Amino acid sequence: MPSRKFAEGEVVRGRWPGSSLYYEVEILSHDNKSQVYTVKYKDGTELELKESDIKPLKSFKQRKSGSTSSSPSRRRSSRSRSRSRSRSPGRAPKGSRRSVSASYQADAKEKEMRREILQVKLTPLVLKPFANSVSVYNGEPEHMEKSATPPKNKQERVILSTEDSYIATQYSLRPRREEVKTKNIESEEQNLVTRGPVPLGTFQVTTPQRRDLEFGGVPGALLIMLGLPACVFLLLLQCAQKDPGLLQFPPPLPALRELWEARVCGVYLLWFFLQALFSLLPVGKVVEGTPLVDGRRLKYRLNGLYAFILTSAAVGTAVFWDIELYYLYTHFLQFALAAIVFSVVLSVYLYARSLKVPRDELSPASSGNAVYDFFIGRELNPRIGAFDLKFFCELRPGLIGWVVINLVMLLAEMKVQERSAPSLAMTLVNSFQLLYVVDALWFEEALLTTMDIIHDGFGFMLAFGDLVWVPFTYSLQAFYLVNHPQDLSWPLASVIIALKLCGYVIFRCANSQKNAFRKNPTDPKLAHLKTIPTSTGKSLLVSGWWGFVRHPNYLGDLIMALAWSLPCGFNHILPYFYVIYFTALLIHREARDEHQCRRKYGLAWEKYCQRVPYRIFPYIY
Ligand SMILES: NC(=O)C1=CN([C@@H]2O[C@H](COP(=O)(O)OP(=O)(O)OC[C@H]3O[C@@H](n4cnc5c(N)ncnc54)[C@H](OP(=O)(O)O)[C@@H]3O)[C@@H](O)[C@H]2O)C=CC1
Ligand SMILES: CC(C)CCC[C@@H](C)[C@H]1CC=C2C3=C(CC[C@@]21C)[C@@]1(C)CC[C@H](O)C(C)(C)[C@@H]1CC3
Repeated sequence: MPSRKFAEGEVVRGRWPGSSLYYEVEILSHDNKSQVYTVKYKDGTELELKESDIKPLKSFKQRKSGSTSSSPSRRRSSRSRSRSRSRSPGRAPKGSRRSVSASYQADAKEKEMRREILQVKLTPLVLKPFANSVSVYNGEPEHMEKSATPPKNKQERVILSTEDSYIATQYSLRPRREEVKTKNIESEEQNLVTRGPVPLGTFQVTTPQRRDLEFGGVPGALLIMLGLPACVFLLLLQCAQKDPGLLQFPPPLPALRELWEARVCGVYLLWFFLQALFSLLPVGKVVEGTPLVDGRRLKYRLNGLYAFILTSAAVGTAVFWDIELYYLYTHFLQFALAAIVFSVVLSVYLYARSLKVPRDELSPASSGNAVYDFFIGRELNPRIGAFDLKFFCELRPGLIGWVVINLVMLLAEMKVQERSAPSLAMTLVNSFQLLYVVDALWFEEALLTTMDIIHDGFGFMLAFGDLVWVPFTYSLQAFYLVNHPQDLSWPLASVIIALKLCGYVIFRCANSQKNAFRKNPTDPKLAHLKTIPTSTGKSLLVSGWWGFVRHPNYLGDLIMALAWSLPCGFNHILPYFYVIYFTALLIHREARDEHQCRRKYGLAWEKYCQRVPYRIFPYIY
């Protein structure tokens, strides 16, 4: 077993990536396999360093000045406060006498140090307009609140103008990844990626694999994985009951041989691969995702709306040719089982292939624990050639499948209740959810900046969520209405429509405002908005929708969720399952995002939280 030099909790000095500067750090953990230490700088920045980049405290002479920098970020902010006072460790104490050659050497050394400081200082700039996936230092913001203006502050711009051509290609701070595997990267499918600045330095910085696990850690992940399929069956069985009250026991689950039907599996596979085929069609624009930690940007083809139109044409043709879509309703449980099995098989495949990918390509959410990683996903962007599995699954088979299921429920309602037209309640549920899905496909590009794409890997959570949870539980209201007719009056329907529109306006405006701001912070249309600068170069909106609550888009989404349930009346709680689950999901998601933003933006985030104290519900939460 390889020996380790430093113990957990030990305070040592760690080299700052790309420089020869050492800062006081605490050893958090050591990974035997990769032989790297996870260390924490005094400002909270966590990095992984090789043993050769760590020195015991005693190997450094203690300076008398007391100006020990705790981390480059600290030093950076202190430098911006008092630029005349160098805090570089190599600087001779004030007033010390120097010989000419000593002075020359000291000057040369200082120059070198200053160059390194600039490199470190400028590092975040290399990735900054889109540093979503990069955990840059989280120190104090260097400038004051202002209206939306370009992200670079003056100081940074001045330095860039003199040194940019040199510095911008010298280092990119890659605090979450292993050694740059330049060769690996170059041999990868060149046509699928574009490169950001390619780092020349080969310093070893790795992504700390998470120790503070989300979702209740390993036991939580296990419980969710076992509980979710059971929950889906429970909901569907209950919903099919005449009286789906909470106090009613659901009917027993049919025997496995009744649930497992080869024909259903065939239809499911056909559906999945048809959607995959649609997504590969060379139509729709190709855009770049946010930069990965090595500066590369993956390319994505946006043709979700085309896929939706083609699917609608296929479903229309099926209806025209009297193909029994009702089969989906009568075999709903069987389809759910087929989707569950498929998502499990997919998760196993995803986990197995992730064992072969370089560490560079693992998700920042992965932990090194097999069970947890199977759940959260180990690989960040699993691809087969140009086909991005996560991006595809997130929007296509499940989301479009949800609309098809809703339509089938509408047809089933007419058949079961012998109606010549669908009920008002069913029409509302179908239209509301159709609008939601079309919106998601219309703004497909926005998916590229979500936590699912940037942070979470592709594992059981998203495979199951996308392929089972979304189509089979989000369609619960329509499923419920098939056997539980509601007489919805027009005045009540109007109130519900108004509520839906209100939620949609909040959801869409908030998302569009943030997306437009992230795309172009100098957009004149956003010039009236107030922002807080952050030390990553990105700013945070503090007025407009994002000054109202910290997650206005979640608020809009929840209002819409309520509007989807109300047409089902108040007899049972089951149609409200989505609102209840979704509230819990978004509260948890908000906490996860908050955690990530606090790490990313540090004090600037604190300031934002002070300015905008409510998270989702104004004056409540
Ligand atoms: N129907 C469903 O089942 C689900 C729907 N959703 C919906 O998906 C959409 C996307 O949600 P989600 O991915 O969670 O995240 P958000 O779209 O809310 O994005 C959060 C990110 O926005 C940036 N940000 C936060 N505050 C500000 C600010 N004040 N100014 C500028 N940027 C800010 C930060 O990233 P950075 O600074 O790095 O840009 C933060 O990480 C939402 O509308 C949500 O309702 C989500 C989950 C499930
Ligand atoms: C139950 C599990 C533990 C959690 C599963 C969560 C998933 C169902 C959701 C995670 C994020 C999602 C998003 C959408 C659907 C639900 C999942 C997959 C989304 C595609 C819905 C449409 C929106 O407009 C969106 C912004 C594109 C959504 C992105 C996130």
